[in-house]
Amino acid sequence: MSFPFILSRKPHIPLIVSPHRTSTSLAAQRVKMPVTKTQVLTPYWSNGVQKLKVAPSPPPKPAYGLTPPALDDSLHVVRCMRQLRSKDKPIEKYIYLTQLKATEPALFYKLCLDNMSEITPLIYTPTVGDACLQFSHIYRRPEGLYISINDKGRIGKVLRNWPKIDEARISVVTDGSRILGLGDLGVNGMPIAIGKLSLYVAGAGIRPESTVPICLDLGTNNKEFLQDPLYLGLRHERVSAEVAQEFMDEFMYEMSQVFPKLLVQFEDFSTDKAFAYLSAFRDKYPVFNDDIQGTGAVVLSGFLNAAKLSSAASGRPLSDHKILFLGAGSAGVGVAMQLTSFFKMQGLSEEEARRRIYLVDSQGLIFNARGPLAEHKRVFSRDDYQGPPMTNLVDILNYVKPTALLGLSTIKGAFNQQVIETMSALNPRPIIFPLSNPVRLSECEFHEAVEWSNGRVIFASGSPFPEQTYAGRTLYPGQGNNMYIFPGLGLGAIISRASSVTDRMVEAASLGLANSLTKDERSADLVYPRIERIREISAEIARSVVRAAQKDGVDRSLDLRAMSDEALLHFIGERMWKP
Ligand SMILES: NC(=O)C1=CN([C@@H]2O[C@H](COP(=O)(O)OP(=O)(O)OC[C@H]3O[C@@H](n4cnc5c(N)ncnc54)[C@H](OP(=O)(O)O)[C@@H]3O)[C@@H](O)[C@H]2O)C=CC1
Ligand SMILES: CC(=O)C(=O)O
Ligand SMILES: [Mg+2]
Repeated sequence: MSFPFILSRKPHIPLIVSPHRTSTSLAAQRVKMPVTKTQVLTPYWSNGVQKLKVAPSPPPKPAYGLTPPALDDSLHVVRCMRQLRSKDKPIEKYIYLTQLKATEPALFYKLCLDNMSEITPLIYTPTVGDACLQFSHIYRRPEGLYISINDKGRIGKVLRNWPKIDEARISVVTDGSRILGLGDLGVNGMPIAIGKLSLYVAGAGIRPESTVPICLDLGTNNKEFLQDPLYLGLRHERVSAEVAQEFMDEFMYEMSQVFPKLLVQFEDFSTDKAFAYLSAFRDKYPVFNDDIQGTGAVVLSGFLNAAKLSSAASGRPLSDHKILFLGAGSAGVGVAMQLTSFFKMQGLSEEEARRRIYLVDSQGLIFNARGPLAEHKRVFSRDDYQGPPMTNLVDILNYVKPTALLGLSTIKGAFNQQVIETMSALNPRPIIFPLSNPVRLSECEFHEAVEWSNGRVIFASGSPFPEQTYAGRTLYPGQGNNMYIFPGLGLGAIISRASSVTDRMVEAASLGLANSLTKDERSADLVYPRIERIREISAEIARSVVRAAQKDGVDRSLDLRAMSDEALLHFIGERMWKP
């Protein structure tokens, strides 16, 4: 196990072997491990046996005279923040941070942890959207693995070129076919995998060297990119669904052979592939789809808190909520599936739960009599509406009378003044979550929702918005983004060495997040905790996920079963890498 599972009395103190010793230390003799030069040995447990592992050496300090005399580490963090803030454009800041991560990863992550709310939008949404669009132009140096359709038949060989195979624990894999709401970006999707993995490190303390960003190049249908001489991917259209599926079969099999301890996060595959690959692989390998399951979990969590606020104002029972989705793709349907568990928690059957949910796609309200539907939409198709196609959102709102309106449509401005005023007329505290990314595709902005609802909205968006003052009160937008879920879900799956990621683990992550609000956060009407607490939250989520893995019998770190909840939380906190 690469996480240094230390069970000694002083678990945080590793054994340091003298820099001058070239013989074998006492500790090392026990496991017949020759030790040379400066090495840190960390005890860990594997299959009930205590072993020692050599921790990766920290990068050597430059020799005396190669740095200025008054260079002080703590002040250098301040210096870097000043350099960052001196840049005007977010994309310039992104490039600066990318460079810093490549040369001084510990400093980069220290900056992230100390300035979470300022840096997250730069390394993740919205700026990562621009980084993807411009990737072939701003590319500087390798970071991550590229596997292309030309590698079919020898994917294992390419994977073995990864320099840190033994360390690998988590991979974010995309084929670039639906990057945020920006469409098919081909190999330019790589920054999304890199950005998500930076959040694994910053948010959950996964070691940087345990992360493996992967971009699969199966062609692109992006005409602009295909004509761009600087485009970094294969210059042909996407291969057929059948060829892509065969490629994925080989890819996932080889991943399991080369990286036996790896958890895979599927990211930003277009909707048809997202559902197909999740169902093809989830029972065979430890894998989850962030857009379907991670988004489902984060929205369930925010909705649990939002529904309580809304019901407190309306007096409506929780089971009486009705949710309307604009957008029925991987994210919309993923969230709808997860939200059925909200209603089941209130005592409704599966069928009754589904009936509280309405979906709208580009053709309007989804109902049976409309005609043939894609498979993923069928489960929420209405059989109680027989009229003509209903395409106007305000008409649909007046027909459904929802308590909550969720946007996963990529349609900027779809929640216009009339839509928000209609929601506000139907509900004393309307729940409005424009969840599309990046900011420029958000269904509405926070200041609009506040203004048009007269400050009554309960709001969460996919990308961040600034707080607003209304009638002398400060109102805070929630960020309903899977970034709150995947770091803790991944950490829990890795620590428990889960052989698969079960529905119970995903739901446990969601409930762990919903329950992590502090008293202060609740009294400010927040539906998600403040991002500055991400590590604490990820630890709690991870603990819930480990317990769920144990209940489902998919855990392989069997020694964690006997730990009390308190000890498990402490254990998880101790495992987190700290810059
Ligand atoms: N906040 C978060 O954590 C997350 C946010 N997202 C965001 O969700 C968005 C959608 O992602 P995903 O589901 O994978 O994408 P898809 O492209 O699969 O889904 C988009 C959906 O919106 C529908 N749509 C498009 N135009 C309209 C319109 N004019 N009116 C009504 N519906 C319309 C589409 O209809 P049709 O089916 O008819 O084509 C489709 O159902 C993206 O912006 C993504 O960034 C995704 C994951 C996480
Ligand atoms: C957040 C995310 O995963 C998306 O927008 O696709
Ligand atoms: Mg995504």
